[in-house]
Amino acid sequence: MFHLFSHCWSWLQAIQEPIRKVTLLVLGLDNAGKTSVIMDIERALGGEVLPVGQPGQTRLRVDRFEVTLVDLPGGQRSRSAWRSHYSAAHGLLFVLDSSDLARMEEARKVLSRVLSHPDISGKPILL
Ligand SMILES: Nc1nc2c(ncn2[C@@H]2O[C@H](COP(=O)(O)OP(=O)(O)OP(=O)(O)O)[C@@H](O)[C@H]2O)c(=O)[nH]1
Ligand SMILES: [Mg+2]
Repeated sequence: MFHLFSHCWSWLQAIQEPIRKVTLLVLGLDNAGKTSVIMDIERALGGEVLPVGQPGQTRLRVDRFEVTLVDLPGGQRSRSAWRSHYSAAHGLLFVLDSSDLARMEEARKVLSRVLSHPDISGKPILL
């Protein structure tokens, strides 16, 4: 009986927790597959996709989190705009095309530059 009350109490506490907003940047070279990965996530989590916010953003409800995925274009000229999103981000998804060996060094340099930025330092990254 104690366990039942204890579980109920934990559950009640959980549903009273506020929804936490999390912003994840989706970065990587042009043609790496960023937009495709986001579309795959949307397909896999169809029921959790929320109405679209701004262009290039996907909003998902995952447990007690409202997750915004920000799809940033990866072309060379677009990369300088990435840093304006760093401070608002809680984490990064860096998409790497593992079959594109010719661009592996370029991807390494780009990732290294991203990780050296002070607004990214210490934040979680999924490669
Ligand atoms: N074979 C294969 N092709 C893929 C895969 N993922 C993406 N593509 C193709 O690669 C191309 C580029 O994919 P995108 O998802 O548009 O790449 P992106 O990283 O968003 O590119 P930018 O928006 O230009 O920075 C598209 O033609 C996709 O169909 C994959 O897993 N396998
Ligand atoms: Mg794209």
